[in-house]
Amino acid sequence: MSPIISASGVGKTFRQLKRLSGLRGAIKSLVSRDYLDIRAVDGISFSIEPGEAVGYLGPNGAGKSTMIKMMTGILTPSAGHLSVLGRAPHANRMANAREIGVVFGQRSQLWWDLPVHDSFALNRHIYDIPEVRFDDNLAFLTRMLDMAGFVDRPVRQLSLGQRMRAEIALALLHDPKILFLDEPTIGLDVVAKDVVRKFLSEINRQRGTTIILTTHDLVDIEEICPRLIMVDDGKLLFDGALGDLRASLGSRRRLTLEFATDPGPLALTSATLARDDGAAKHYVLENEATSIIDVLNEVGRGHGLKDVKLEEPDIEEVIRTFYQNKTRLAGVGA
Ligand SMILES: Nc1ncnc2c1ncn2[C@@H]1O[C@H](COP(=O)(O)OP(=O)(O)OP(=O)(O)O)[C@@H](O)[C@H]1O
Repeated sequence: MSPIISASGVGKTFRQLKRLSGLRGAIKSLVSRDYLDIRAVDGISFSIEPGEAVGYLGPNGAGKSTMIKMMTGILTPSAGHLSVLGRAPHANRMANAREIGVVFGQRSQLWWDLPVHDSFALNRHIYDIPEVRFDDNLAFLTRMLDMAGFVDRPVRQLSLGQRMRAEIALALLHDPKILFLDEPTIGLDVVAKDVVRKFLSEINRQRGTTIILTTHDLVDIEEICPRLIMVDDGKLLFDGALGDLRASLGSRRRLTLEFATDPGPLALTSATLARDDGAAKHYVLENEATSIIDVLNEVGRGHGLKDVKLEEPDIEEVIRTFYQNKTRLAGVGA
């Protein structure tokens, strides 16, 4: 199968006029213009297969939105080669738009003063969606996103959670092959986030829609995207599964052993004691290869072991460690 998106050495540099301060500076700027080059995206390469769900993650200003804007054809790359559904998106904006859906968490694509349904009907004409397909899709999306109670209400009266559900429905009415979402869960409460995440997973699984999603919320990645692309300063830092990221950092699983009564100090070679609460002892498994059987063999019988709890590090901890390691390495190299 050929990739649905491929990026090879893609870059985007924004050129900004340097403004000098004061009257002298203003006069100087009139005669000589100094520019500042901002490399928002810097030599990014990846390839995405049809049906994948990929999380695009990075700190503020890392270049996530710029990359999404290039893939949707809004911005033209300044370097490299970018192909979406077999074409250069910026040079084929109309053809590209027919086959992709876009949701920007911070910018509405619905008509503010009109009932939600009118925006849907308008998209039917813009995308020339056959009536039967439109009706089927609308019924499916209304049911899946629980929109029946608000499709007749003006957008300005909706809660953020309702509006986001309508935005996602709007982007999917024409059956796009790829759905791009830029921070789709920003500002939503826990319940609304859950609805959006479950729906996106479902649409990816059921309809095979390829999903590319930028987010600051790591739970979005955990629940929707088996694959993770991490960027910083416009550069690609990691591309792979969350599990591989965990493994590459050393998973540092946490193990709690609960005893009937405090067995006293219990140092082990297979695990590092992190906290001793008497009858409950908390260890860290530094080594990926250590199995819980190794630890239990070392503890042995006779201590009255009651319960064992093993926890994987959560995604926030994994990503934090990743960026901390990167900062440390950058510090060493400086
Ligand atoms: N139109 C523009 N003109 C000049 N600089 C820009 C423009 N758009 C983005 N930038 C700069 O490019 C860099 C990357 O911005 P981008 O919005 O892609 O980052 P981001 O990862 O989406 O950040 P955030 O998480 O804060 O939304 C930033 O330094 C930003 O200031």
